[in-house]
Amino acid sequence: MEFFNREKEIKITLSIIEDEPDDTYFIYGPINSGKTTLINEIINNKLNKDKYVVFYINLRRYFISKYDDFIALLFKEYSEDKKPLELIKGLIKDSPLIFGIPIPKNTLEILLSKNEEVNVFDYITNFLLDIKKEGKQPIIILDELQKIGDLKINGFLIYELFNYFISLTKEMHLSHVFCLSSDSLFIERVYNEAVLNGRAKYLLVDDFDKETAMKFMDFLSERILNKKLSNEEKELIYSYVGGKPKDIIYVIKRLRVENLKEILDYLLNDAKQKLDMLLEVLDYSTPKVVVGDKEVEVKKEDIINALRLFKEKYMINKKEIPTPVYMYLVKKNILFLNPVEGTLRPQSFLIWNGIKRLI
Ligand SMILES: Nc1ncnc2c1ncn2[C@@H]1O[C@H](COP(=O)(O)OP(=O)(O)OP(=O)(O)O)[C@@H](O)[C@H]1O
Repeated sequence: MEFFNREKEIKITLSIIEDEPDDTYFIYGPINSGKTTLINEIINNKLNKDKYVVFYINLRRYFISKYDDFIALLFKEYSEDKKPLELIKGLIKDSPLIFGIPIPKNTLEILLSKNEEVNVFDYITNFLLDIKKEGKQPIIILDELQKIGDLKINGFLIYELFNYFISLTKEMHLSHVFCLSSDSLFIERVYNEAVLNGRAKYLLVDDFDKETAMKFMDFLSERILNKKLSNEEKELIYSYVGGKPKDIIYVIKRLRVENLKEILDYLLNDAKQKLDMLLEVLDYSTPKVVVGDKEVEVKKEDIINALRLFKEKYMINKKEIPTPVYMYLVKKNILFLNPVEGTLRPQSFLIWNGIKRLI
């Protein structure tokens, strides 16, 4: 899919990258808003490849149950008889993007066998210093960082990692660090994390606003359908799916074979069914969520009352819903929590429409 817009987000991200590394950045937003797509566009088409080396580490596809699993994902072993820096020089000729930090075969095993994670991080730091000496700026991007949110090694691994990020950015100004996540409860935890106070910044990649969403529909319909949609059609699409790029793409692609009302009704029905199912299960079980160090039961009636608040409004202050209740709804991907603004809203217009019709 051809990339569309995001001019403001690109400008902000590039200005951060052009400055000396200072803060760790968390890129967050509702599900399927386009965070990964935006970062890929910046890496592939906006960065000066002679100036930067980007290490992209995507935790999405992996099962991570222990420290070693995570460390193994940070690195990529190679068997050539070369120094990591030499290897990198060959790899970044066409693109600044490297998947995983290169490490000679068996070296990782040795670093890990000593069981001191500081060695692993020392290796990375020295390697980044070498890259910097070559006149290039390293950038580390971690996608789906929440996957290690609950991993423990003498306390939570994530805090070890945050301390390392602070040393790379704020202290040594050695590498940019961007962490992407759709898990807004994780972002809330990070946001309240004392060690990151004043050392982390947050960039929201949101669904498109109405004006941009309508332009995106034009952009897609011209390319996919070879025609323009009428204003009424675009208004109708927006009223069902809002500005979520993924849903807009789905609708326009389906228009090749189906009529608009059928597509929108199908999507809305699907959202309603999922919500209905979630509520039905609550007749037979009472979910529990962990708030602080307490496990708290969440009652169906409180969940319904919380959802009712969205019948008239799209966005509310998070204080309007008790913490365990919103935590449950965020976990279930019904609500999106913006910890920076302190607001809650449905994860998508489709879910919002489902709530309005079902509750
Ligand atoms: N600016 C854009 N131009 C074109 N397509 C886009 C754009 N932004 C997002 N998309 C499309 O929307 C879909 C979802 O985007 P993406 O996977 O980047 O979202 P995400 O926010 O990273 O998702 P997740 O919530 O899973 O982390 C993708 O299929 C992508 O092609």
